[in-house]
Amino acid sequence: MNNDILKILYSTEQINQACQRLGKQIQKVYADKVPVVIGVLKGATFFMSDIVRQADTYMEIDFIDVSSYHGTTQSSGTVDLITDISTDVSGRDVLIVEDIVDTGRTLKFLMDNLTKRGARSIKVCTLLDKPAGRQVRADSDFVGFKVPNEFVVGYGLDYDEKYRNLPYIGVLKPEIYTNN
Ligand SMILES: O=P(O)(O)OC[C@H]1O[C@H](OP(=O)(O)OP(=O)(O)O)[C@H](O)[C@@H]1O
Ligand code: HPA
Ligand SMILES: [Mg+2]
Repeated sequence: MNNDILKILYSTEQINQACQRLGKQIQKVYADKVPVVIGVLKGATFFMSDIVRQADTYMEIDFIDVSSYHGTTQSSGTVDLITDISTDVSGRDVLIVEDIVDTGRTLKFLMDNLTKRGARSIKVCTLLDKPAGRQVRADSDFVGFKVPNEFVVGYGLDYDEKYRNLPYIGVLKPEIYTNN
């Protein structure tokens, strides 16, 4: 699997440092609240579990599974809700935890969906922000890294469901896409 990687963009150590920094920011912002922290499956799995443990503050956690890439490097343009949260977010402070904001469609879908359900406030924490990919407006409150306009994998992020278990974030060799 490691042989498929062209270059590493963010090492395990850089990711750990970003998680510490973001966790402390979240701790400060939510010091006097009990937010519902929602991890977006599957990509944000590892990031979610790492940052919540860096924030020494009360919170509830939940997960939502949405999907739009379906094994490719291009957004299908439609966000499918696969599995919903079980928490009632009406009147609650919500923090969405994403691995990446690219076209912005997934985040817009989630913001609209949670707003309709009556969340009191919604903030967004994303490990990666890819501004050059943006198709719809979608802003984040906490950002780990701004990434270049490349398709990235690892630390939760997949290509065709693989590479999520890489401990770093990198770019695949072009032949991996073209051979598939
Ligand atoms: O800003 P966007 O262009 O919408 O892209 C960002 C979303 O796309 C990916 O999810 P994907 O649909 O691949 O599901 P996954 O997390 O299960 O891989 C990624 O994990 C984000 O949730
Ligand atoms: O660059 C990316 N990598 C993996 N999944 C993604 N989903 C949106 N953008 C990306
Ligand atoms: Mg994906």
